[in-house]
Parts: sequence; C-alpha cells; structure tokens
Amino acid sequence: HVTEKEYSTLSACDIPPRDRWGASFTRFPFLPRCMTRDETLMCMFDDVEDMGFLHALRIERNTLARFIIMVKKGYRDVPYHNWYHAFAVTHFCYLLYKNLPLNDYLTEMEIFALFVACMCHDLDHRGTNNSFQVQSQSILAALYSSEGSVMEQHHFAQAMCIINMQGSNIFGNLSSKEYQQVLDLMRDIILATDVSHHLLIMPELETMADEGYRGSSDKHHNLLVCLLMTACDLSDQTKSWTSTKKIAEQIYHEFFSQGDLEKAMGNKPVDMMDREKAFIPELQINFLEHIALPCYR
Ligand SMILES: COc1ccc(Cl)c(-c2nnc3c(C)nc4ccc(C(=O)NCC(C)C)cc4n23)c1
Ligand SMILES: [Mg+2]
Ligand SMILES: [Zn+2]
Repeated sequence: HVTEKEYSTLSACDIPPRDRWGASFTRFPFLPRCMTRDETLMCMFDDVEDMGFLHALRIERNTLARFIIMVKKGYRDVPYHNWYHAFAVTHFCYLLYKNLPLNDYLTEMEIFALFVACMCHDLDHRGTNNSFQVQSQSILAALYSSEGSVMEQHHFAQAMCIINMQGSNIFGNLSSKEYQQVLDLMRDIILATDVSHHLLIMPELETMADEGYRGSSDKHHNLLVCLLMTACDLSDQTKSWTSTKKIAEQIYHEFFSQGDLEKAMGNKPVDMMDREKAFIPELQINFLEHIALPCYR
C-alpha cells in the first residue's frame, strides 16, 4: 500500500539528474550505495525519466512513483539481497544506458524490460539460495522446484503481483502485444539471474563475443540482455575496493547465516557457506576470475 503523501513527493518535482545529484551520477565509478534510503527513490525515478521511458511508454508519473515505492517495500532487510542491492543493480543499468550505445544493439522495449527486471530481480529474497529452498522443503520449493530456479521464479511472481496492483501498473498504457512482450522479456531476464543459468550460457556468450553480435538474431538479443543483467547484478565488483570489500562482507554474512541454518538442520553446508571452512580471499579470487571478469570482458 502506498499513501498519497509517499508518492506525490516522488512524482512532483523534476530536476535533471545531473543538477540534482552532480555530474558523477552518470559515470561508472559512481557509488549508488552512498545515497540515503529516501534519495534512492528519487534517484530511481530520475533514472527512468532521464531515459525517456515516461514518454516512450506513456507511464503516468504517479504510477511510476507508486511502482518504485511498492518494489522497495518488496525487499526484506537481509544482509545483502536487500533494497540497496536492487537499487545498486538498477542504477548500473542506467549507467550502461548513459555510457554505452545500447540502442545500437537492443530495442527500446528490451532496454526498458532490462531496467525494470533489475529493479525486481531479487524481490522478497530471504538471504538463502535455491539449494537451501529444496533442502529445507520451503513453500517456494514446493511451488517452483519442479521447474528449477526456485528463487528467481518467486522474484518474477512478486514483480507480477506489483504490476497487477491498482495504480502501480507501469505497463498499463502499452498495447496488449507490447504488454505481453515486456512481461515475457521480464520473465526471461529475471530467470537468467540464476547464477547457474549464467554458467550454462557462458559458452554461447563466448562464441557470440568471438563471432560478433548479430542484431538480426533473436538469440543474440536474448544472450545480450542476459549478459547485461548479470553485469548489473555483479556491478558492486566494478566499484572502489573499499565498496567492493564491504559488499563481500555482506554476501558472506548471508552465506554463513545459511551455513549455520544448514548445520542446525543436520545438513553439511558447502565450504563457501561454512564459516569454519571458507577462506574468503581464495573464494573471491575464484569468483572474480571465473565469473565476474569474463562477464565484463
Ligand atoms: C548472479 O547471481 C548471483 C546470485 C547470488 C550472489 Cl551472492 C551473486 C554474487 N554477487 N556478487 C558476488 C560475489 C562478490 N561473490 C560471490 C561468490 C559466490 C557466489 C555464488 O553464488 N557461488 C556459487 C555458484 C558459482 C555455483 C556469488 C557471489 N556473488 C550473484
Ligand atoms: Mg538473485
Ligand atoms: Zn541480485
């Protein structure tokens, strides 16, 4: 539920982002996590406005304001997968838009779907991963384990709940064809945030990088949006060392809490989630070497 007071402040004033946040706001070194919680809402609104999506997709300002507030409410207060993660990921998508010629490679609908998927991609995360859902026989595993990507299916379902709420359907003024298209894109992109999906498509991404991107290929469009989504999801790794190190601490806080839960349930956690076994520097070098660096390269 969003009160009139909450959304009216957000949708009221429109100052250009550079004037409000400074020139660094649109550059890759910008640290989105240095903003206050209230500023993140205005910043997210400015990102959408600055990309011209309000006009292009006929979104009413109050609808966008309510949507952003509902998405923020949809995140839990867990160490890493909280609202600030969603905000940092989404702002990086804006940085990609401002610093790279995305329009040469993707349609406007794909870019918009990517941006909204960034906002929603970890909705209602509990700080535990897919294997924990199955292991603990959680409600989400009961709902989704047959199709795999348990958490990612839940994140998408939560996004659809917000979209279907009166007053926050930012896709409400799209044609029925565009509406179906953007929801299909959202689903593909959010499901692609399952790290095992990224590992699966890495060979295809390397082939596409070697052979060159073909704008005429639907497959290449799909591979590129998935790659950019992962680039946004991992974007804390592209910032200053201080920031990156602080994020790693948040991540292992979540991982070790899951490991403690698994031990309490009589199960053996994987080393990276076992605070007695994990050696963070080595784990991080492996993650950066095999997943993060190849992604940005
Ligand atoms: C793209 O989806 C996700 C989902 C969840 C997380 Cl936490 C991350 C993520 N974002 N930043 C990081 C950093 C700095 N280190 C990480 C170290 C390990 C793993 C991990 O899941 N390893 C197991 C797997 C390879 C089988 C994820 C890490 N990670 C990305
Ligand atoms: Mg996720
Ligand atoms: Zn994420």
